[in-house]
Amino acid sequence: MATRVSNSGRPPKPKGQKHGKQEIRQQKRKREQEDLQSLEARISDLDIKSTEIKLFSDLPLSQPTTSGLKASHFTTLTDIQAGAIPLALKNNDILGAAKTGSGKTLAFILPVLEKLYRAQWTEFDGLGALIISPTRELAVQIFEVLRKVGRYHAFSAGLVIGGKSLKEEAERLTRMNILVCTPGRMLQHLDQTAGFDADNLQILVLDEADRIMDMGFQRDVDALVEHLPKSRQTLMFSATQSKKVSDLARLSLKDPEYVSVHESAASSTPSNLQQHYIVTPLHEKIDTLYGFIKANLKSKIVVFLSSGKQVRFVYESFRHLQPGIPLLHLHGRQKQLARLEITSRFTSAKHSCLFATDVVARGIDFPAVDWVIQVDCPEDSDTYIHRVGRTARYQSNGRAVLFLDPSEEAGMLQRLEQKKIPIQKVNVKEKKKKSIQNSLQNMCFQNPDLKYLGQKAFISYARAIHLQRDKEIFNLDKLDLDAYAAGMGLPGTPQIKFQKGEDIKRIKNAPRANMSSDSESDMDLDGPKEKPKKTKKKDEVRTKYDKMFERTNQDVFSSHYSKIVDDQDNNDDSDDDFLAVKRRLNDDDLDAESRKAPGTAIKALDLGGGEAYVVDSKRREKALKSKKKMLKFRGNASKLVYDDDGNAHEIYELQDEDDFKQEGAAEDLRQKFLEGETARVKEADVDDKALARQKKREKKEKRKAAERAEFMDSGDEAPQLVGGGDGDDNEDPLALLRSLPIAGEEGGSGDESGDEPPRKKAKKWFQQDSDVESDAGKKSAKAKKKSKGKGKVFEVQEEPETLEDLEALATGLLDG
Ligand SMILES: Nc1ncnc2c1ncn2[C@@H]1O[C@H](COP(=O)(O)OP(=O)(O)OP(=O)(O)O)[C@@H](O)[C@H]1O
Repeated sequence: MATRVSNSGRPPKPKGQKHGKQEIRQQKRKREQEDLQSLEARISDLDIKSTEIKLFSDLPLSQPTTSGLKASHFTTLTDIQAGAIPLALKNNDILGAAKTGSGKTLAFILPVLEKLYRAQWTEFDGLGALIISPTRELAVQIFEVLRKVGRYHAFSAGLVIGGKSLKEEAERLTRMNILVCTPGRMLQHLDQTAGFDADNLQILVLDEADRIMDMGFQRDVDALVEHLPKSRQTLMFSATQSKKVSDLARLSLKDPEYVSVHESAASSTPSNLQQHYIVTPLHEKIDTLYGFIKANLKSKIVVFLSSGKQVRFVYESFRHLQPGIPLLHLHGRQKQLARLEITSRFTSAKHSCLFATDVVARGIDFPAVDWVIQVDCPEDSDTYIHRVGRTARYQSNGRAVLFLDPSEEAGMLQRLEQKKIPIQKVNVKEKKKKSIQNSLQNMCFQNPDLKYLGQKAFISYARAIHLQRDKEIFNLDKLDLDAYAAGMGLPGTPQIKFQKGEDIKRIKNAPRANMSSDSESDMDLDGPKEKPKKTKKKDEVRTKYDKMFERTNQDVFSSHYSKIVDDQDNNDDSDDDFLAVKRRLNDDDLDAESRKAPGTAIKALDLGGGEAYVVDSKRREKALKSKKKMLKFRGNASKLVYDDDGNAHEIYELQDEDDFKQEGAAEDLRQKFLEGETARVKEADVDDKALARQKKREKKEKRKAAERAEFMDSGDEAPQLVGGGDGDDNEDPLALLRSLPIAGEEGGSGDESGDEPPRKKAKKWFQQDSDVESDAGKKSAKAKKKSKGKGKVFEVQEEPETLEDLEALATGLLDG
């Protein structure tokens, strides 16, 4: 029998084989239909009140989800998962509230996967699920859990958090079934991206719902919901959730089920969390923090401060002091990739100290954090709960310390008591107290950029306190700001100007999002925001110091100086800033000021070389700034000659040859000149020697004084300054900065390098009141130390390293 050969050269497939494949496909589809029907039947039979549901295997879940859970080593349900998942599988809207670290993420990810699976969602159906998070970091984290647990599903999933051009993101969006996003960026796409809509959306999730629904995001959420179909399922989760009717109406939740697993519990914080507070005056806070870090070098610590500027100042100054633990810092103003990089570095670090704003207060799941330190008091008890929730997650132990100024103690304790938060007072051991004020002062003196950063940090702190609503806790008048500025190493207290009247009322009543210190929103920074226009003041006079600092602008921190000056200038124009540094005019400023004719717009323009030209019109000012036109003002060129001492002389100063000959024979004149000079040198030599002796004496005295001071200050760690550092006038003030690694980079000051020399065991840094009374405390301290570190959660999954890795995974994300 002859075999038919096709054009491709391959023998044609026998008819029976073709039919066989079709049959297999049909059988597979039939099996899937049967599986689906049995899944639906199991869901409708599911008793949501059953207390028997303890394991994921007790739930009616699809095969791909069950395999994903198994591969991620999840077997037992947490309370919130047991409460919320059955209800969500039955298509209910949910309002879920559970303590930090209790597993809320899985409680909404499983319903999302199951919803789309049961709807047999394909790539052609478009966007089926939208998960909204208030921060980028949290969105990335949710995305990773989705990637892990959903690995055997065939959905596509994407991350929409900005950081890429809208166009680039838009190209991929239309192919996604599940999106994890921040509200601002998502809204931008829904408004602007052609061909992308959410008309088919099946399920909407809001993680950290209370924060998303907070004033700052209300408008974005309202607008976002406008784009979504009404017939959808909605799940809202948070650690501290209110049941605000307005929020529910806004999201059109239909008879939502409230699932709260800590209402009946004794406290709203995890029971495996030990909570302490220390009363430390504002000006000693930095010292106390430094002492704490030095005593806990083998720990993983998150330190919360009130603003990005505070974070930067403490991070930069501690980095110079090299405490001996890798330091990291995170705040909302950093570039997105840097933020993600730092988050992942801290996640994988064994011992590290992360200085952060509230950008990481919510939801972020850093594994095995030993300590959460709140150096600046949180704005309310909810923020306190979220911050301490970065430790003691799931079943691991953790400890938290809150620093309180004496003026904040009573008010804050009352707020914590209302939330049944068990917190115990501890005192710093006298022996362990350290002052780094001298070192900070020294650093600020050596390094003006650090000083300006400190001044900005000081202002942002004062501003944050002033804007706090809870006046029973926060009262600027009760804080010793002069001492605080000195404690930060600043040469004086930056002057703060208060605006009075209507403006202050308006700012006080401003929503919380606008209130965040330094108008630095730590949350979603992607939304379309108008940049404040920088208006150059008409009659601005630039001093030589201004110019000097502009020149140093290439350096990392010099911009802070310009910002201080800018802020001050903007302050005059804008109603928004009601606190500002009033920079005192120095002599040069006054000099320049005095050139201004009173009551006119005339100003002095310094064009270098010490010459000042009066500017009385714009045209003249422009002409003066043009080099070419300046030649007109400079007159004709003249020739200069230089003598042996390097002094310049006009050419006509040189003597005529005939005049010279009249003075006598050249040889006689030379001899006379030599004798005169020899006598002068001898005289000068005696003076020089005396001067050299005096200098030597002075140097010796200076050195001795420094040694004495060091001896007196032996408890303090001297700053390790580059390039000598004994105040040499010729020293480059920026040398210190230039020699250091750029923020967040490896190496250098021992920050990020993992290889630390072995150290002695850190001694307990604080004492509880009971410790003072008996020695038994010492033993209990040892026991506590032993228990620390048990039951930590370690990630075993290989993590994608960059955003690109994540994006690459995103397109075919959930393919099996
Ligand atoms: N069923 C489970 N079994 C084991 N570990 C779990 C389970 N569910 C969650 N976890 C782990 O618990 C940790 C905390 O989970 P998750 O981040 O979801 O908490 P959360 O309630 O969202 O916290 P927060 O309120 O701070 O956002 C994670 O490391 C997660 O992997």
